[in-house]
Amino acid sequence: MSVLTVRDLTIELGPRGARRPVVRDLSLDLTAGRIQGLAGESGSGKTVTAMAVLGLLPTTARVSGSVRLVDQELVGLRPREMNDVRGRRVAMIFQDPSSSLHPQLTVGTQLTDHVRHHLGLSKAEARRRAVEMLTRVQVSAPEEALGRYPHQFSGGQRQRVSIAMALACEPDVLLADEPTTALDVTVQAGILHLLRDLVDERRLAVLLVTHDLGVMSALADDMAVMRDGVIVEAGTKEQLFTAPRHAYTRQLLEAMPDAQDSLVDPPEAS
Ligand SMILES: Nc1ncnc2c1ncn2[C@@H]1O[C@H](COP(=O)(O)OP(=O)(O)OP(=O)(O)O)[C@@H](O)[C@H]1O
Repeated sequence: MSVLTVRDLTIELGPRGARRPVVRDLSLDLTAGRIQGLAGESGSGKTVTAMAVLGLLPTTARVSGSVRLVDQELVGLRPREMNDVRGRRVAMIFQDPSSSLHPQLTVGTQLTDHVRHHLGLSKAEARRRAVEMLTRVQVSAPEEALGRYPHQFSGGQRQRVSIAMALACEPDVLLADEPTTALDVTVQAGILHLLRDLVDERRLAVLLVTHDLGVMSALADDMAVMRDGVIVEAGTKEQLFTAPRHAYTRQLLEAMPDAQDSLVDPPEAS
């Protein structure tokens, strides 16, 4: 069953009077326990699509079409209502974990504030939940990690913290925008394995935005290819990798470096 249903999403951006469409008539279904990849070259509209789902586009953006989270329409929600959805029912991890972590607050403060705000937990319950999440994402010494600041973690460990933060309120949907692009290859492999395990265990419906077909091959179940704001081809990952129908998909696959095969290597806690 589709958890997040996107239909005919069109997004226009730019200053008033000079807006231009950057995403056109996009339709997607995110299903529990499955990872929907969104591939395409830089500027094709992948990030803007994810931002529209989260209601994080600039106020000048014009959005039409429908983004339905189970029974709730997200397009047109008031900022306050969208705040309730974001972080609780729909969470996001970014290429740079610093985007979702405050540099001047300890990880413990951020995690406990987050779950207290969305779930109304007591201080002690929130702390327990924070330790449980850090343990689950394999952050070393989770109790001590609570007292540390984001910059005191390695890149891989920091991404694990931001995954803990994203999943702490048990969202239905996870949007992952280039979640491993900033990390070196061995660290990437560990994060990709962790994400796969979490998706299976929590039945998350995931949108994975990446230009990296090595990451796509390692993680996605389904795949859509975007070009100039339009999905040109969609299907299962196997269909697109083994029998691409569109010339642009073939072109992307031909440009894929073999070195990325190493991403399917066994994980390392990083
Ligand atoms: N705030 C904005 N105002 C105007 N145009 C924007 C804005 N943000 C993005 N765009 C434009 O929207 C288009 C799609 O950008 P988007 O960031 O979604 O691409 P992408 O496929 O995610 O690329 P990348 O992999 O480089 O992030 C681009 O042409 C970009 O210049």
